[in-house]
Amino acid sequence: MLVAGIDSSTQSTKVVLCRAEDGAIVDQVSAPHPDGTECHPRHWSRALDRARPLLERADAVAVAAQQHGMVALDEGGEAVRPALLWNDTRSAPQARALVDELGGAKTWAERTGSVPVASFTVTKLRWMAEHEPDNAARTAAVLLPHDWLTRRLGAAEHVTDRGDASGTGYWSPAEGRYLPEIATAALGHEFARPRVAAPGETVGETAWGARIAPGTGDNMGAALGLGLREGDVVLSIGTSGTAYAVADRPAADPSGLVAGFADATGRFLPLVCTLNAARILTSAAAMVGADLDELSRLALAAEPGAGGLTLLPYLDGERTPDRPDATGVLSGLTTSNATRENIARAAVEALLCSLADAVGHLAAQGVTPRRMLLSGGGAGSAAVRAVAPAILGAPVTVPEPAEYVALGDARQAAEALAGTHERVPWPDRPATEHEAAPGDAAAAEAVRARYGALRDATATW
Ligand SMILES: Nc1ncnc2c1ncn2[C@@H]1O[C@H](COP(=O)(O)OP(=O)(O)O)[C@@H](O)[C@H]1O
Ligand SMILES: O=C(CO)[C@@H](O)[C@H](O)COP(=O)(O)O
Repeated sequence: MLVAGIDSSTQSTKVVLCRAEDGAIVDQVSAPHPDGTECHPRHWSRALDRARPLLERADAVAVAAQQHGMVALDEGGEAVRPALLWNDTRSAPQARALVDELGGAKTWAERTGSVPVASFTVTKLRWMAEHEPDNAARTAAVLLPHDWLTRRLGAAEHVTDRGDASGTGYWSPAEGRYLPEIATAALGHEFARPRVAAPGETVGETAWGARIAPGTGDNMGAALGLGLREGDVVLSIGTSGTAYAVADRPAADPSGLVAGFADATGRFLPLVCTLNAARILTSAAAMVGADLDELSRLALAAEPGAGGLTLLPYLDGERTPDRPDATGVLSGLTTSNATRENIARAAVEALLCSLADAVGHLAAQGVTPRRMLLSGGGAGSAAVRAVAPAILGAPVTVPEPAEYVALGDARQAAEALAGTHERVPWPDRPATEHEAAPGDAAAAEAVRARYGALRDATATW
């Protein structure tokens, strides 16, 4: 029997086909999405259609997708506008207003698990109500990207799961239910929300007769694919940078730095998310006229500390810390350190310092890593893998390159096929261990100190 997992992420759709009994990968395909922070859902459907020949070989399927995207539908089920994505910061003023309206950050954290910033669906609804009242008035239902694709595959109704629902800003992870008064207040009128399926449910059947599992948000999918255990903290370097762990209890961080998401299994997934991660490297590569492999080689040719260069990598605004209007800052530039090697090194160090901050925010909420796992496209960078242990101050485990979000959903599909919500016993994938070279710790401490000083000095910019 074969199962397929789909990852409809920010930049592309990736599909893996696996053996149901052990998760061995049989085939995989991918198709790109258009660039930008809004996207008509038809582009995700088209990317998925390109994987149809592979999908039709599967006996069960499940979709994971980028979290939070607002897919607003009219009475006929058509999108009223392109989906506003998690990395679109236009609703930052609405986020602040909503936080005040509901009684402040602590109340939001207690009720929804998170303090909403512009990424959260609820803030996008309010933005649409204020700026596009006609679209808001026509909105009869609101889905997330994975819900839209699950329905397109053949789900019997609009359905989501607790992991993705927890990123809307109108679902309570602690109580496991929608908060309709928050949803309605954001949009200005009542609208339909997808049913939250239970882990292990079958939610429909595809046109070729495959079972459809509930799917989830992409980070929750990766948690399944990586087979996270107690004490594991994942650092994912995709379009977003994320740091997360599975937990038995819901988080409620009033500082808003940690989002208190649910996972796809009935547990919880405290998570820190940045807006800037893999694209720090692509932007630096463009700056120095290199491809990503050359950028990595240049970064490793430079000394730790990049000759005194520090990059604050908030290139597209930032979510953690909440600085939606921020831009990047390159500091410490002199005639002697302005080399391609140092710029490449500063970019790698900046990405890792931002993730080190994320690990610190998790630790402040009681999530102490016993093991750190590096995943996502950016983990493909040799420089990132080599520099990470020193900047993060601990050894780093890098699972073999694979599409872990899609694998997690393939695993969900295998569970639907087996008719269970227990984890199917797929073996762990091989991983490599990376440690800091002797003597790198002091240099890394200086890098983190310079980064922290620049981050704090620019807090009011
Ligand atoms: N070898 C590499 N070095 C650095 N970055 C890489 C490498 N391979 C892929 N990437 C980057 O990873 C990103 C895609 O990762 P992915 O986790 O699929 O992102 P997303 O889930 O946001 O679509 C792209 O920005 C790509 O440039
Ligand atoms: O907003 C979040 C998490 O809260 C992001 O992690 C999105 O889920 C997008 O993920 P990638 O496409 O970067 O993997």
